[in-house]
Amino acid sequence: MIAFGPAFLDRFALNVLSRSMIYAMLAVTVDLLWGYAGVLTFGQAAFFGIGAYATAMVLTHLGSSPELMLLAFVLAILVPLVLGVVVGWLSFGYGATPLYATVISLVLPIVVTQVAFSGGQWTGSSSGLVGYATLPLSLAGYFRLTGICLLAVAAAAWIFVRSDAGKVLVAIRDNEARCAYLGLNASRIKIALTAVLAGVTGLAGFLFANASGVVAPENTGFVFGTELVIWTALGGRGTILGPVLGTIGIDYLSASLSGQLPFLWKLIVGALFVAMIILLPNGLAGLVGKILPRSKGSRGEGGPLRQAQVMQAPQDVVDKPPLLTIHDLGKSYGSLNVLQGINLTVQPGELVSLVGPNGAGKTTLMRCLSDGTESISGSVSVRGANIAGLAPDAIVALGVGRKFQVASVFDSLTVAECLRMARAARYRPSLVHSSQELDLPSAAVEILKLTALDGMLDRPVSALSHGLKQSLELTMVVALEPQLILLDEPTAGLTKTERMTIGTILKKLTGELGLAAILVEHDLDFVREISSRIVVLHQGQLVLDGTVQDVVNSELVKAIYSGGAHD
Ligand SMILES: Nc1ncnc2c1ncn2[C@@H]1O[C@H](COP(=O)(O)OP(=O)(O)OP(=O)(O)O)[C@@H](O)[C@H]1O
Repeated sequence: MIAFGPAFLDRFALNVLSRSMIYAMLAVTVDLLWGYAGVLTFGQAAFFGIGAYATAMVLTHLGSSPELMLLAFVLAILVPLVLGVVVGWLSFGYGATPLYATVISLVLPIVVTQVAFSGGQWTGSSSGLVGYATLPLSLAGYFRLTGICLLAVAAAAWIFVRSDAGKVLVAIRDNEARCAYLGLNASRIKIALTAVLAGVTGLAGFLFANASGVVAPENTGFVFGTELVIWTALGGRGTILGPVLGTIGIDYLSASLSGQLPFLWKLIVGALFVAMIILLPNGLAGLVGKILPRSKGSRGEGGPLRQAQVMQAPQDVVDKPPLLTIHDLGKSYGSLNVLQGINLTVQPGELVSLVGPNGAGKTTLMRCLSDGTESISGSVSVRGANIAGLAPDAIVALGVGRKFQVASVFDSLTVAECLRMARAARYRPSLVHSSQELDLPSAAVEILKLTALDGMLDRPVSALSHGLKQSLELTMVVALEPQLILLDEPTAGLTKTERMTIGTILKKLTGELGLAAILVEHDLDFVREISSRIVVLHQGQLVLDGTVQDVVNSELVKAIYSGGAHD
């Protein structure tokens, strides 16, 4: 089509399709951010406009020699890319909430449009810039150039989303908290993605400024940013083909109808939008997917399971600081003191159960041990390093793995892909290749075998039972090769057999492999069976720290559990 289109398409079609293909490049970037990484953005129009204005301003005010054309090309990519870093940092940097990104992406096109309006002769104000010399190409030449660029962008995006790094985006979309507790810095990844895609958008701006010969404030605006989101949604987000089909189809249809039916076209396009949303909720790509048979191996395959490393028991314990030291820890929410004066040390090989009635502060304590940004009094040290101020991913790097109460996995991925995610912080995922092998430490492989998950590596996680999801999350935590594992009610909702399996795994990890574990658990029979030590928390205070026998025979514990012990 790109090669032979100019032979049978008229001038109108060549013109409109060249523009549509440039817009389709933008829609692909919207889709990578929204469909894959879960970041809804209206801001791509702003980066596009900046790329187009940078080109038009160089060609208008400086000239159009080959060197200046090259300068325009470089600036069209570089300026949006640098702004992308700033926007990414504001959207996803420290302390940003999920709302920040969308609000900033709404404000950005409005600000850029106002700058274009108020730029006087530099930006051409409301008339924009026109009449500058462009690349010496015919209409057919521009059609081919934009087609090749769209193909290149779509192919690069397609390779990227199938690669290991592309799966990281899906993991972030599914469960950003789990990513952090697998040692991945989701903020940094999203900032990098925003910046690179801003650069790609700037490239589209360069093409547009040359192909159209005019750049105006509407090209940077919020309305255009919204149209890109709609085209992406109608095409089918979370696919690469969808946004390309949606954008080219709808933009071309709109251009044709606006000429032939000047008063009715908007109504017709609006009705089509509604019909497609009702009839094709997965967009045009969903329709294509239904018609074409799904190719085998389109999902990541489990591949051969390999035992990459053998987890070694930590040695030379004697001269080293304890694995975990909690000193006079306190935590309050407003006037509510949830934890007070907690002192605890944990050595390698210990399986410490943390018990106490509902609301005693057990989950809060686990959070304080795994997230150094929680405001606390006192201190928490892992292997002698104070964790104050460290985000969860940095604490994972110190050797702490955390399993949540409700299984925290990635529902859009397969079992194997989830496990690869647990290795992603250790081995940088490829931007191009999709691994077919699974390198796991021997302890993780053993859990897979014990739970029969080793036979389900290609299965989508969404199809797993509750118990298997719990086991998968535990395997992911063990795959981090931690020295200390924090487990919040790992047996909640499991059958007796599943509980026994988890108990066997925990005993092996601590007793044979020398890891330490802190386990929050309500099932006291389970606790009694597997613990090397039990710690009792009551009303935010540590009231007992002893052996299983000490706790079983304690009158205080009986009183606490019968509701009789109060301050
Ligand atoms: N973000 C928060 N803001 C205010 N109060 C909170 C917050 N998180 C926990 N709390 C309070 O802190 C206390 C301890 O809660 P926490 O969840 O740590 O208890 P728990 O021992 O884990 O209970 P359970 O066994 O029911 O899970 C409760 O009174 C709870 O309401």
